Amino acid sequence: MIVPIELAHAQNITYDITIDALPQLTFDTNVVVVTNPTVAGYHLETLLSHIHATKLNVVTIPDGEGYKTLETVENILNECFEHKLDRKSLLIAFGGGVIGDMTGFTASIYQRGIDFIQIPTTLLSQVDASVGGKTGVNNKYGKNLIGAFYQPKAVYIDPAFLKTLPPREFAAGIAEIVKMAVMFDKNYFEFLQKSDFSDTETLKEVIKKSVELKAWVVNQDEKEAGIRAVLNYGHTFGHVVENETNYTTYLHGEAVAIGMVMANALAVELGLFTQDEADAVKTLLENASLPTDYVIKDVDDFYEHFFLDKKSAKGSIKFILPNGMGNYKMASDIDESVVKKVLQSFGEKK
Ligand SMILES: NC(=O)c1ccc[n+]([C@@H]2O[C@H](COP(=O)([O-])OP(=O)(O)OC[C@H]3O[C@@H](n4cnc5c(N)ncnc54)[C@H](O)[C@@H]3O)[C@@H](O)[C@H]2O)c1
Ligand SMILES: O=C(O)C(=O)C[C@@H](O)[C@H](O)[C@H](O)COP(=O)(O)O
Ligand SMILES: [Zn+2]
Repeated sequence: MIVPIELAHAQNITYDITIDALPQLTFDTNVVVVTNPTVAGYHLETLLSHIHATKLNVVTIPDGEGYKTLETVENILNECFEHKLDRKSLLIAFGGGVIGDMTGFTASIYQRGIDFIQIPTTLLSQVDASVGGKTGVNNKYGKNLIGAFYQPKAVYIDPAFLKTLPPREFAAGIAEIVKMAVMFDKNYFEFLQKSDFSDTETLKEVIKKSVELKAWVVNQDEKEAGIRAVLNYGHTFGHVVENETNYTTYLHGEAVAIGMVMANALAVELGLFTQDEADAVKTLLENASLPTDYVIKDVDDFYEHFFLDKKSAKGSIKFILPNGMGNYKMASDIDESVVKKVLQSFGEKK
């Protein structure tokens, strides 16, 4: 199955997203595969048996969100020079979202830009990170604060890679799936409530639906001038949770799950979401073994962090909130006292 993505409002970019068994891929150029030891250990042999290239090299970088840094990107760039890549060469991101974001960013700056393709191996990267061209790294100020919009030439999603994924990582992917349902599609949310994700056909259907929703959004707004910001539901709060805990306590998807619960509490406070709807989202997340609790130690500090969010502009924070199940509202005018009251409800209980 191929989901074509046409970024008509961008630079007339079109690429195919294939959701199927990985095909044989032939490249009339030099190729570097970027991966990490975990993914390589399970799947590199399979990948390499599917690729024919003029020259094929593998660059392995350390595993983990903590390595999603400019330093690692520089190491990948150095390897590209060592392997004498030129402007016609190709990078292949083979791994989860961390590998995809860094490989895409490296491709965007190597000799001012070379091609790359995404072969995502986590649920989260198959349903979200591999599509849409957000690339980049974290720094001490926050998540993904350095990067570029840079589209891959193709995305190959093979659900078979997920067989070796640890359950906690699988659950993290479900958080981004729930995100899309709550924002855009009530029926999809109800479908997810009834779904058994361990069923192969259900999983394929969920991957397809999520990718279609993401492509539909990115098609309209590649560079997040409008609707694309809705994909950030749960992230305004979640990124602060990730940053406060040094990217070591929570996986990205877990922090997004916590962030959605916080955003929902704000939406309930503003009368946009009923308590029942907020409870239904929380139950779905908890049934998927995702965390939904977090103790905010310093509400003022947590709030200050919002100003580093890329959606904040001219001193105002943009919150992405549910507005009834399957609908969203972007709000830049929420009173500080209202937000802090909600944050306080996640504060340490006296
Ligand atoms: N660009 C985007 O649009 C976008 C969207 C969502 C998330 N992200 C980013 O993606 C990152 C999170 O991605 P992630 O959840 O894939 O995390 P990840 O890339 O850290 O991968 C999770 C873990 O699973 C391992 N792994 C990967 N594939 C495996 C497999 N098939 N079998 C066994 N283990 C495997 C990895 O080595 C890693 O330890 C975050 O940095 C987040 O900011 C980007
Ligand atoms: O593709 C998007 O747009 C998203 O927001 C997808 C998110 O799941 C992803 O985590 C993204 O990296 C967050 O965007 P950011 O701009 O806040 O870094
Ligand atoms: Zn995300």
